[in-house]
Amino acid sequence: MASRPIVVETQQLKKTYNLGTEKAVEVLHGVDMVAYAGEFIAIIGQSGSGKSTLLNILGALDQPTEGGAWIDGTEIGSLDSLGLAKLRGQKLGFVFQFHHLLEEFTCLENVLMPVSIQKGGPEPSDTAYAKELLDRVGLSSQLHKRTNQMSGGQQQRTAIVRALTNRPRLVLADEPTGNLDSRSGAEVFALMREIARELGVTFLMVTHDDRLAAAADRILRIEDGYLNEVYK
Ligand SMILES: Nc1ncnc2c1ncn2[C@@H]1O[C@H](COP(=O)(O)OP(=O)(O)OP(=O)(O)O)[C@@H](O)[C@H]1O
Repeated sequence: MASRPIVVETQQLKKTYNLGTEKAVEVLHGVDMVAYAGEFIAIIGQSGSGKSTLLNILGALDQPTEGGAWIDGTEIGSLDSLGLAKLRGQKLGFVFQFHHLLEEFTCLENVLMPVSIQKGGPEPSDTAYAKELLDRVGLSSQLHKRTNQMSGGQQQRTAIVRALTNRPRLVLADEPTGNLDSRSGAEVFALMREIARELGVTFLMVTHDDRLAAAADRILRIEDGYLNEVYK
């Protein structure tokens, strides 16, 4: 794995939330991690341990209080809000527990939404790539269906393709199967796992599901503000 490019790196990453004038709570005490291209990593930890806090920083949605975080060589702390938005648009994809698809748009339109917003409209190559990915996840017959007419698993597969259409280096997935029954959840997970490998995209997936975590390449557990590798 060490010969593959590094996509995510953090060094002594700390995050403190200020709760008023005197109270401050340090949630991340000094997280050191590295993730390589194409790795599928599960992040586990108890509720309130800081999983979303870490994902928000790596997703360029929040800044660390101390320490550094690099995405594909770019240090998040060095970017202003425009730079953060650019990083999100060019290098990152997001999948959430709830798909957040727009019901009045079709599957294909939803998938093209992020690149459309970024570029003021999709280019033919974006549409072609989106169709290729939708075919890959078994949705080629659903392109023109409105997303409220799709099953939960189909909606989440649409959301996964939406996260990949800008050809990101890193996909951050926060409980991506949490809203699905166990069969659909397992299918969606298997697809993400395969796609990570095929496209060389790194996935960081927060999950409370031990079975899914066990099927990842690596498991990292946040405990007491630190991130530790769990050896399987
Ligand atoms: N914006 C904020 N302001 C103040 N405290 C916050 C903020 N966001 C999170 N926290 C606190 O930081 C801690 C970690 O929260 P976080 O959401 O990262 O945990 P989590 O591991 O993702 O939890 P869960 O599994 O329940 O989603 C919690 O104690 C939470 O209350």
